[in-house]
Amino acid sequence: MSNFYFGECDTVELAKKYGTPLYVISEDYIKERCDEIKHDFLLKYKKTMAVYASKAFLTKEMARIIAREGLGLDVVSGGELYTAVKVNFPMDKIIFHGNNKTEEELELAIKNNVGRIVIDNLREIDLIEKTAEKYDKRVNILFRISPGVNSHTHKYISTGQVDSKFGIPLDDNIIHRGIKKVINYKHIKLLGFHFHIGSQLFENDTYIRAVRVIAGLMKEVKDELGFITKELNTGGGYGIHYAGKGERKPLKYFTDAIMGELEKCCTEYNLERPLLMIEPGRWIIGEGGITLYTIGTIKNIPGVRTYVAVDGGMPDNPRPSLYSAKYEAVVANKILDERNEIVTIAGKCCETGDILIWDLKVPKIESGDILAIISTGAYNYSMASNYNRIPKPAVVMVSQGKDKLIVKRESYDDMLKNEI
Ligand SMILES: Cc1ncc(COP(=O)(O)O)c(C=O)c1O
Ligand SMILES: N[C@@H](CCCC[NH3+])C(=O)O
Repeated sequence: MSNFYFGECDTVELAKKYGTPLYVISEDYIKERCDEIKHDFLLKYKKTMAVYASKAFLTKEMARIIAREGLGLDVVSGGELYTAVKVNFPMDKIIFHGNNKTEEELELAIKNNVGRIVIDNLREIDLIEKTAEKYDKRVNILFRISPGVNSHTHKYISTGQVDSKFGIPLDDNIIHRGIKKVINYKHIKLLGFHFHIGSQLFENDTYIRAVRVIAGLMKEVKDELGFITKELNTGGGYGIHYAGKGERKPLKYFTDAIMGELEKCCTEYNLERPLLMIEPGRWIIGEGGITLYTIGTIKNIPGVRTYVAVDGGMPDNPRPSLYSAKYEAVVANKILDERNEIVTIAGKCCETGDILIWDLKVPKIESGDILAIISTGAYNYSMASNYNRIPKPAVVMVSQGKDKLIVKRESYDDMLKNEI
């Protein structure tokens, strides 16, 4: 009998030691991705910056790793920012996003000297100026532009199209008005533009089109307003492998194409190439995480289907029910057994749609077996809920055969702690 190893750790032993469901994250995997970013982007090209989109997976330990690796952090809420503050993350490397930042969040960002705030709509400009004046600071900002390009992904995670809640529309009147406004403000410094076209993307063509659109804007605002773009942030979105087709591509497949197009456009339009920023999330962490479950009830409906229920489900991984996301899994304690049965992995929620995997090939399965779902590093822990009052699982970090608990399992009392 052989078990499934992850981060050189026996996952069946991890399940015994920490209980299930359990998120397991490989520190070595995260470091490999960060090394690739350093080698193929930051060191390869001058005037570049890379930040990790912390919405994919954020804990204090994750923020410490990203800081040690020298990357910046994209935060999108007061809570993500607060996590970074608590571990003394270098504030100049923080990019603060959000399509509806509250005054309280902006105040937290400005007081803590975040490196850049990405303005999603013109309403934020006055709020930032007012708060920055109060604290006597000058705040660097970028305008998030929705470049009007459609990406090939699920419609819920596509963001660059015209009809989107994110970003300032590509409309001369609105953008010019915004630039003229900030140019006269004492406490704001506009550095350039940002776009993010969507998530789980496998082709670089949409990035290339978006770069060309924004380069056109850079030329226009230089010619008409004298505004020189110093920075361009092209967002994240690089896809990873879950199940079936769709392999994670090397970073340079995206970044070489983005840089190539940017340099080409800058030469064509006689512009100095701005600093180029990227902000991947899923690509850094997604394949670096798995979730371990214990198999409980097995319900066979003869001639129809076999439902195999695990001790978690949509509260720890909402992606299958939200986006019809597909996952691969293995029975961790039977990794070498032949897979000649087909079952459906169900969660334990009171919800028909709580299915984690339809039609998974497995070996002969029994209650008590350990199931490992693969590629759950991104948007699982960070999107987890307490639906049905199910406590959130613990998170364990593994590296070279060693494991350490980085988030304790929630208790029932933890869920009640704010209740009167
Ligand atoms: C502004 C912004 N940057 C970066 C990301 C990271 O996306 P991903 O995890 O797909 O790389 C997102 C999420 O889609 C985003 O909204
Ligand atoms: N939460 C999404 C990605 C959204 C990215 C943030 N704009 C997912 O699980 O795929």
